Amino acid sequence: MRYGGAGGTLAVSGLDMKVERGAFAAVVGPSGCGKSTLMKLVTGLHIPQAGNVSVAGRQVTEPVSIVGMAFQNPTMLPWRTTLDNILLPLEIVEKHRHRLRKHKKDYVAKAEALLETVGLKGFGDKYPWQLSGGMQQRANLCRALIHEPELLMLDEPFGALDAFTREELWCVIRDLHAASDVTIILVTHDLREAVFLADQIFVMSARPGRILAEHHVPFARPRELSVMYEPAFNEMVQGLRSEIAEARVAA
Ligand SMILES: Nc1ncnc2c1ncn2[C@@H]1O[C@H](COP(=O)(O)OP(=O)(O)OP(=O)(O)O)[C@@H](O)[C@H]1O
Repeated sequence: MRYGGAGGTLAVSGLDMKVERGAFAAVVGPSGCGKSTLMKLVTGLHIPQAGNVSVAGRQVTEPVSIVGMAFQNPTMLPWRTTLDNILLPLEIVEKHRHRLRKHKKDYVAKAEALLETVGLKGFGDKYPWQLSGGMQQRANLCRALIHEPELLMLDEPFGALDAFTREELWCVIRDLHAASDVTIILVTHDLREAVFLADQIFVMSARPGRILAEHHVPFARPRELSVMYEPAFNEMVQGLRSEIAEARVAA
């Protein structure tokens, strides 16, 4: 995938990876290695000049509607309540728009149930600016999940939060994944986050990004935050850190 025409920036090249249905994958790598580009390729926001992207067995040729996305910046619309922000994807995606009109009550109930799952019960009628950063990010997750996506793409979703809130949200994501068969791909700079949450971790090279290594995370589920104090957890984090440091030097 190259930005800006033939002489432009080659962002990723030879980026081969496969994530099984229902798995939780994390992608880590040096800054600027093409992690966000990878997210955009998987969701069909960009189409690569060479190579193939398949989601649920179908080649991606346009934005994929069975995907939910959450980015670092929640970008909620300030003039809409939290609940109406969560319902927004249903208004935008053609196939949901009709259903939303017909079954509005059911979708509102679903949004409220999601709010409860992420610890925001009763906050649906608040405006985003009345919520803390962590609460907005929780609501952002609800918005990514409202259309029951088969694939959830998370791009640094907890990067802007304090350490305690981040850990709380890790547990929310862990439980959401455990309670459904959604496939999750998480792009993150936080190696502890990757090891705590994922089943498989892909390490990317510096730009142009490709996959340098794939690791299986051996810790049994359900994982508690205390797993982060186990020596094997820290060894894995250290190992990833070294791989990324080497990838940066090689650049
Ligand atoms: N729209 C664009 N036009 C031109 N170059 C771009 C564009 N988007 C990204 N790039 C370049 O492609 C490369 C990969 O960018 P990308 O945002 O995918 O990396 P990243 O790994 O997500 O970065 P970071 O770790 O800093 O978040 C970077 O060198 C970036 O400058």
